[in-house]
Amino acid sequence: MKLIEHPDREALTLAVAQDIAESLGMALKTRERAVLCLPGGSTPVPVYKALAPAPLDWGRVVVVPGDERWVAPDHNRSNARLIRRNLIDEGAAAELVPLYTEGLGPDAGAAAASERVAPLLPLSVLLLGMGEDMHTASLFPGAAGLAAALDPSAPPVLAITAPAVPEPRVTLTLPALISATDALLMITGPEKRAALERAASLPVEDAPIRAFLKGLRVHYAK
Ligand SMILES: O=C1O[C@H](COP(=O)(O)O)[C@@H](O)[C@H](O)[C@H]1O
Repeated sequence: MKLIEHPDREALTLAVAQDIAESLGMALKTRERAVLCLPGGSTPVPVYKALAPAPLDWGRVVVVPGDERWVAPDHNRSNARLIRRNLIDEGAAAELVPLYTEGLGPDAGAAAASERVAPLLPLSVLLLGMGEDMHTASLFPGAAGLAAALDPSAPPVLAITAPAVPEPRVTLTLPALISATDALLMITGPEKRAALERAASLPVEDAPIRAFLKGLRVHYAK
């Protein structure tokens, strides 16, 4: 893992947007379409707005959320909605492949999402977020379904139920996420930085971010 510390959150935002744009540009040189996997949550929102005007052939980019809360696409906790509003509606004319399917529950919905995500693999560029509990995507420590999602033979998407989160989730699984040609993590605040340092010495079941540390570029600002 390579930690890149930025002087403030504005510098972090610009650096992460530039890093993703460069990585996508490289991917578009060798693939007909590049697949960009993005987190939800609050941390990446300014990055999506900064990335939207990047001069990329967005029509050849497919965006997929790394995880989803099992809520309707217009719900304010929907990760797809967050990505659509802050990246695609801001000018990045990429195709968004959602993980949520109307009318299905999380288990059947994860199976349906797996069929949509499988043809997109390997991912070209993966941006990860992380919680202070060391979860990434919706790979939460202590979650029902975590062992299955960490299994190397897992399907691309599985349902997961974590204690202390308000709704069921679906998540890209470890094999789908680590298929990425290029991966970066963005974190803010000393609590997340300390959690990331702790993760390196914990079992992956207690600190799922640990599964991604090898070769990861970590962008950080206080
Ligand atoms: O619940 C989630 O949390 C993580 C971290 O979110 P943040 O608000 O602390 O930035 C996020 O990466 C994940 O996609 C999201 O569903």
